[in-house]
Amino acid sequence: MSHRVLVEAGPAAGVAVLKFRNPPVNALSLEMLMELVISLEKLENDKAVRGIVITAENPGIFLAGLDLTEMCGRNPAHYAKYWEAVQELWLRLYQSSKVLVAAINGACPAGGCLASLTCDYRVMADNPKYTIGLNETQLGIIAPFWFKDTLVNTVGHRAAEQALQLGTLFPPAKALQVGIVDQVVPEEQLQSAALSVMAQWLAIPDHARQLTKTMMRKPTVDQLVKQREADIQSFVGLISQDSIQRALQTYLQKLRQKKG
Ligand SMILES: CCC/C=C/C(=O)SCCNC(=O)CCNC(=O)[C@H](O)C(C)(C)COP(=O)([O-])OP(=O)([O-])OC[C@H]1O[C@@H](n2cnc3c(N)ncnc32)[C@H](O)[C@@H]1OP(=O)([O-])[O-]
Repeated sequence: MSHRVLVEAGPAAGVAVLKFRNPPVNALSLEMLMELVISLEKLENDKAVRGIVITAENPGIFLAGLDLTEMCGRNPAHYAKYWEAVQELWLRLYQSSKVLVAAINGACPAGGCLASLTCDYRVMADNPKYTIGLNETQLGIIAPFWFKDTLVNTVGHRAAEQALQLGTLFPPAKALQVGIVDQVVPEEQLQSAALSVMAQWLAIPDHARQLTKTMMRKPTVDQLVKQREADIQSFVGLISQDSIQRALQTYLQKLRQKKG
């Protein structure tokens, strides 16, 4: 039974809606990652489902990214297990045979942005409080190569390089201009816009669309598949460094103080 992920039948035939619900901020904890992988596996095996709209149950925060508490003050074995789960989620999402449409109804930093970038199409609510981007450098950490590749595949090399170096979090209009999202709509129209895009994508025969998706994405997927273990070791090495631990602690502290 999944607590952190809600899967509902969509209003249209063949469409499921997957909702994040991991309060307070929908951070990708290890449990959340595992529940997401299980939910996605079930959906992948369900022949009646052709498309999945991905969104947050409560507007405000789509996904706060990776759970910083999983990457702070733990041991290398924990970091390795956690990173393997992050890889697994990306592999499931990026290789999904279903049409994935992200309905971005809140903040979408780092790992949240990555999850949305695996979708075939992104619609974002036009709310200036919501931002999206791979902001890792702002935390003093580095987006791994497959995060980078996913962004490059979406916005091109130049825009990706600039966004990654600066760790930019784009508000909706800017995100649209850069191409990190495909459409920005008034907040109250987000779900209907996502469903309308889904209908367009589902008008294409599945087999032709799926083979095309695989053709476009396989080289990127293969890069990680052939070096998963090395990528885990590289993450564990990076995250275990004292300077990185200090940077993450300071960032978490800032988030906590902001509240008071
Ligand atoms: C190589 C590695 C690659 C890394 C990739 C990543 O994804 S790195 C991740 C990059 N992610 C980011 O940079 C996003 C960082 N987060 C934010 O910018 C904001 O929290 C927000 C805009 C998501 C929500 O704003 P808001 O004003 O609605 O909420 P609030 O700010 O008041 O937070 C409420 C509580 O949640 C806590 N908490 C928050 N995020 C995380 C987290 N990721 N994890 C754990 N905990 C988190 C926060 O500390 C606070 O805890 P407290 O005090 O109750 O014990």
